[in-house]
Amino acid sequence: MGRSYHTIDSTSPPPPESPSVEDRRAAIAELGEALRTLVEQAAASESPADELRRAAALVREATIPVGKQQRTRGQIPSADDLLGGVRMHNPVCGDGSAIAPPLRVEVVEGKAVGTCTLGLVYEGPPMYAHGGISALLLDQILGYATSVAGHPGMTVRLDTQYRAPVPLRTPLRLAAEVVGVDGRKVTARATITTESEPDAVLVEATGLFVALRSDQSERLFGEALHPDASNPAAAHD
Ligand SMILES: CCCCCCCCCCCCCC(=O)SCCNC(=O)CCNC(=O)[C@H](O)C(C)(C)COP(=O)(O)OP(=O)(O)OC[C@H]1O[C@@H](n2cnc3c(N)ncnc32)[C@H](O)[C@@H]1OP(=O)(O)O
Repeated sequence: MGRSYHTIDSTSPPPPESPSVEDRRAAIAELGEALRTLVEQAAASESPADELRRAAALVREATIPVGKQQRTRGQIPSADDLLGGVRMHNPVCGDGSAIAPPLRVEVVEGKAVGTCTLGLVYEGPPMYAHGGISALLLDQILGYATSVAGHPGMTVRLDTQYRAPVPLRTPLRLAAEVVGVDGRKVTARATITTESEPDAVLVEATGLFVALRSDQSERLFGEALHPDASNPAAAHD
């Protein structure tokens, strides 16, 4: 299997990892691929009820080995590398995510450029993507563009214009770039088109991102960033 983890810049090779981390990532990606096939085929399934019940029993059985060791909300996945940009379960790009298309992102001349194909599982209006899914993809690629421009932050505002419906099972292209920096506030713009008609914008968005002050970062993420610190909340899911 090729390496296609969610990296900050797919043109630069990721740092070497221990064989066990690499093996777990490969296994997580394999499970993610199987789950994505399952949810897409379930969304498209016209199988009779007895077949669907048989599938439900098999899925319940499959949950047992996956559930044996679970992390809590305050624990970063052991297979992730936050600084290296590896987020195996990111719901947009993560190879391990059942709900990620997944979106593949690379940096081209300072712009974040993403590609994906949305299956029937993302259907809103018949044959087209749910509007919230378009916003999800746009938020991710906007965040990516701000990060690669050296201004990572959190989304505080996302303005989305839906110009035409986004077709399912059709290769899509997303592009995003930073258009303004004002202290801790960063503005970026992004579009979704089909790959075959890159000039016909289907959805566009402007995102406002705010770089966190250290106290904000500590308040929001301290529990996950300092796992050894004494913090009773860390025991909670
Ligand atoms: C390293 C590897 C990376 C790999 C790639 C990663 C890609 C990842 C991509 C992931 C992508 C997914 C990304 C996600 O999903 S991020 C998840 C979704 N976003 C959130 O959950 C954020 C929720 N918001 C907050 O927690 C607070 O607002 C924060 C803490 C961010 C700021 O705190 P606070 O709100 O108290 O603000 P401030 O006092 O610091 O002030 C800051 C400035 O900002 C201005 N302001 C604030 N809000 C707004 C607003 N709505 N419209 C206009 N302006 C606004 C404000 O007036 C001030 O301006 P000024 O008075 O200074 O002029």
